[in-house]
Amino acid sequence: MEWAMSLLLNHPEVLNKARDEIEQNVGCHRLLDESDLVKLPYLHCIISETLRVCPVGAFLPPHESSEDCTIGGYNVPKGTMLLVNQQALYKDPKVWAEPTMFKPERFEKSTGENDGTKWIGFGQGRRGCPGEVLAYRMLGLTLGLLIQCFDWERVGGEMVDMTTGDRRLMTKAKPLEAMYRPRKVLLNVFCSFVVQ
Ligand code: HEM
Repeated sequence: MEWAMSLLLNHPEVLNKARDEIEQNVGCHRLLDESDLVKLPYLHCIISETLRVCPVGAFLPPHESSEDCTIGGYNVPKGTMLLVNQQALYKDPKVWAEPTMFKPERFEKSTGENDGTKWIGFGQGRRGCPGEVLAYRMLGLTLGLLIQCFDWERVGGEMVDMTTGDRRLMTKAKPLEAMYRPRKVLLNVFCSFVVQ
């Protein structure tokens, strides 16, 4: 969440696009809920792109080969510990165009560059993350509500510092500080409670 919020503060054009999507599909007279998330594909793209630019860990958890195999031309004997460096994959310009840029559009289904093989934020296959759907829901709901209900501003107008603190867990070196001003939708929702 902290990385997503930081990236959005540094890219107001992405934040505005996400807000437009919410306003068109949810409006400003009620709060968005879980059932709205299917109508918010751009918000979904923002989460994927955040996990590409700032993955929760540089490496996926280790796996062990259950039989002799060949990977990328290397012979891998049974019982070898295998580590996937997802961060290296996401920073490779041969794999992603302009890899350091934050561009959620990469994940758009029709035009995006993600072909389903080069983004592994939740792992893949039988040992892939079983919490993926829940994670997208919780992040989508929380981020979506913050976008819908508040105007966001950087403190002092300076760019948010994106330096990584702990390089294994990919925490932020400097915790995020930002300003959030309630939007009209919150007033509309509170008024509807009073009227009821
Ligand atoms: C943004 C949130 C999350 C991310 C980025 C994430 C990422 C991952 C990754 C990369 C793996 C390893 C996959 C592999 O070894 O190939 C994993 C495994 C796992 N995750 Fe998540 N995860 C997230 C949220 C969750 C949630 C919400 C739950 C449960 C409610 C969960 C439960 C698990 C479990 C149980 C495994 C082990 C699966 C196995 O070894 O078979 N994760 N996750």
